[in-house]
Amino acid sequence: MTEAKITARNVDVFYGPKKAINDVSIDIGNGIVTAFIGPSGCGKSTFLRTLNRMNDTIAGARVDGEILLDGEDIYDPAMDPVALRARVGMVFQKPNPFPKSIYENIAYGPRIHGLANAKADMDVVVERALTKAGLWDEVKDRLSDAGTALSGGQQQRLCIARAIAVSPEVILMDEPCSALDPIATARIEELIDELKESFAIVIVTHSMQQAARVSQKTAFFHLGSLVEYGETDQIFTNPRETRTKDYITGRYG
Ligand SMILES: Nc1ncnc2c1ncn2[C@@H]1O[C@H](COP(=O)(O)OP(=O)(O)OP(=O)(O)O)[C@@H](O)[C@H]1O
Repeated sequence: MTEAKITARNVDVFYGPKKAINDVSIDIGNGIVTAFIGPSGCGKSTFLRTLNRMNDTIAGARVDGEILLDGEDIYDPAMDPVALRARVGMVFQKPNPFPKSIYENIAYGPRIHGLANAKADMDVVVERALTKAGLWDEVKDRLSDAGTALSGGQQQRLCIARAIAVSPEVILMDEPCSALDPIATARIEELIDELKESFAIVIVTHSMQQAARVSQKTAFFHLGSLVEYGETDQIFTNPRETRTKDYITGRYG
């Protein structure tokens, strides 16, 4: 079975005086996909952002409790948030390539983290990341074109390649398919399935079908609390909590 890659204990998140996450504890496994589901505003994205300290960038946001990555406290003052975000990468709802070439979109991270310096080494890193993201064949002859010139689905795969290029351990995905059509979505879902061999993946999704298709574990959030967490099959076929059952059967959402 899988071991915990991330352990969160008694996590609260506040925006100013407002509590958005209430006492969440969860173990997130390695080598699997974990889905966060729940109605709009229940705190899925807020909790996801605690896992690589993206909330640090939001004025007035405060995180209490403990989050460990391989046993190491990510909120320890000695932890460098930039180095942390290389270990725990993120892919956002809307594809957001840098206004640079396809090549530079990938090379930027490895360069600033000193992972590749010589051009030949960087070429290898770029090819490997694009291949892993299932994009190499489509872009290998146009690496100097702008990243923004790609289709939406290709842009999202570029953003996944960019996250992969710095060799992260965890990839956080915040509704990565919500701006994509069904074909591009299917490509990303296949990719997520392949990537889980190499990374711990956490995905926030509004689509219960997507959670059921791509994840092995599912966490159901409601009003800032983690209501139920378990094997995806169990959550969708035999939920223990009434609130989970009501949500997955479409009674509210
Ligand atoms: N930057 C912010 N400042 C203040 N409040 C915020 C901020 N971001 C989120 N919130 C509030 O925190 C709560 C949780 O929001 P969050 O976006 O995490 O929920 P969500 O489950 O991801 O929602 P959705 O599915 O609609 O994206 C909401 O009440 C929201 O209004």
